[in-house]
Amino acid sequence: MAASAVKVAVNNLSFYYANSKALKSINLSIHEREVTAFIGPSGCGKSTLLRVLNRIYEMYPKQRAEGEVLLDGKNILDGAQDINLLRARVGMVFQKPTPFPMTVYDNVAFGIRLYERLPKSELDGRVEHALRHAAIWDEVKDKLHASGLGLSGGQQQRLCIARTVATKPEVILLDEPCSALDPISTAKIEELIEQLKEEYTIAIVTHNLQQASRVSQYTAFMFLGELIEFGETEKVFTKPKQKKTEEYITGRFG
Ligand SMILES: Nc1ncnc2c1ncn2[C@@H]1O[C@H](COP(=O)(O)OP(=O)(O)OP(=O)(O)O)[C@@H](O)[C@H]1O
Repeated sequence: MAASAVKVAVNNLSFYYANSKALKSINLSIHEREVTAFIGPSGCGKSTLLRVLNRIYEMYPKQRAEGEVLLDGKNILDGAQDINLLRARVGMVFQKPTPFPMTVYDNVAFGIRLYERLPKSELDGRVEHALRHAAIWDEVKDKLHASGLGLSGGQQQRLCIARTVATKPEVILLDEPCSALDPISTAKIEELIEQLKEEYTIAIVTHNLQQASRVSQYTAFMFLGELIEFGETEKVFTKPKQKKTEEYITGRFG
């Protein structure tokens, strides 16, 4: 596999919840327009790592990161980083679908309106484009002005993905996006991830090892706050270098 450019470089990253160290000197690269999966047993730090990549942890007290996270070569942990700009460049979709209590249309338009002032016709076009991108347009085109909360769980999650892509991010963080979904909705999201990777750099946390092997090109295996193994997904799953990785992917613990 020809290696693509590095979009995000994580260097010596440690993370603390008050005095408790949840990430221990992590080093890895997230490649541009590829999918990187984060796997490992519960509590190993997968979500924590993802939450550093758009500094969402800063919304909570007593949480802090040390080290470097370079986005296109610039350290986003630097105090000079504009947080709104960072969150526009690095979008996030959470485990439970979180549509806003507003119409389908406004859910998608909301983010766009925060960053840009567009005439109505252009905004309509952007909303449609985002919904098409999230593979949900056909299901909602006749109910754009109904509440987003009236959609099924799988539709709500794709609406959240539409909301994220609407602001044209460069990186999309997906934190267990399918864990609340049935197998059909899960398959749709996996197909969608495959399409989104043509344009975006994607990092996904998943408990589902088959999902990681299906959707990702790179896999990071974490254990107790450490990165145990990182590499091309095919290699990590078929010829892991570390014994711990092998034990985990063969289901011996976790
Ligand atoms: N808000 C918090 N305050 C204190 N400790 C936390 C907090 N959130 C997570 N932790 C701790 O940090 C460590 C890493 O948690 P994290 O949620 O990143 O793991 P995870 O691998 O994503 O787990 P899961 O797969 O269960 O979601 C765990 O020991 C957890 O208890």
